[in-house]
Amino acid sequence: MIQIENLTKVFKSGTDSEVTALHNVSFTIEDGDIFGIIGMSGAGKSTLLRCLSMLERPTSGRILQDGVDLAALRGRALIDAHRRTGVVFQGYNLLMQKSVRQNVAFPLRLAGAKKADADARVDELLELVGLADKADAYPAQLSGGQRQRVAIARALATRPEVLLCDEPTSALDPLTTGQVLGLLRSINRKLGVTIVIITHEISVVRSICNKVAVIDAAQFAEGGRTDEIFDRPKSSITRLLLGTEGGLKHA
Ligand SMILES: Nc1ncnc2c1ncn2[C@@H]1O[C@H](COP(=O)(O)OP(=O)(O)OP(=O)(O)O)[C@@H](O)[C@H]1O
Repeated sequence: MIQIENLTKVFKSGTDSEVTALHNVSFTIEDGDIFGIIGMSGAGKSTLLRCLSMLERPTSGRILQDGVDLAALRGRALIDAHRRTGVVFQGYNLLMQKSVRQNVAFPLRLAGAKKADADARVDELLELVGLADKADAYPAQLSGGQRQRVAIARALATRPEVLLCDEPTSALDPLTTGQVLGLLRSINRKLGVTIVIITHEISVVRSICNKVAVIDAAQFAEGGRTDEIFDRPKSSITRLLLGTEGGLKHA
């Protein structure tokens, strides 16, 4: 379980200018959820994901993973926490000079895995994401959807309990989007991995997220079960986002 408690993140740029990217945000992600975090551009979604992945430190407030405050971790405990949380970045962040196999093996080699063990794990992961035949290809030779699958395989390499995905389908066509979302759903079901998806697309949340948190201008607007929130939206921002469904994606 991940408890986000009064999370605030302020970025200081220069001496007297600051941006509050998140203000007093609180909600809980349960084990096994496919949890959507939705909001307009600039709402603070990526900042939230960066705090969840320990790439940013909260200015105040806490993120508790199974009761442990992530900001308080040091040394071995911090490394373990990173291992337990996989991240799929927007734009995939693949190493372009390395093959698919080397990309997926990268976190395993960093963790000190032996080559034979890493190879076996990579084979298993490429099988899982349907890219067994692309092990020796380079990212430039792959489609967007295939690159996204490599990024997902790499994020799963260390057997994380939580997979954080930043806009996993925003660069993909509708058919490929459906395939990537299907893969995420099967990872959640087969491996029991909790999945957190950052998106600005209502259709993504509707199609796979059982729960949702709506973020508006750095604040938590509303959250809960996706069907309930979308059937009876309380906040004007949720109504606005629902109004964009199916039409304005490329506007
Ligand atoms: N490193 C930073 N330094 C200063 N300001 C930042 C930094 N990162 C984010 N911000 C600001 O914080 C606010 C929230 O940004 P964030 O990227 O979290 O939004 P977002 O909801 O993910 O937007 P998008 O959907 O466009 O990616 C914005 O005003 C942004 O300019």
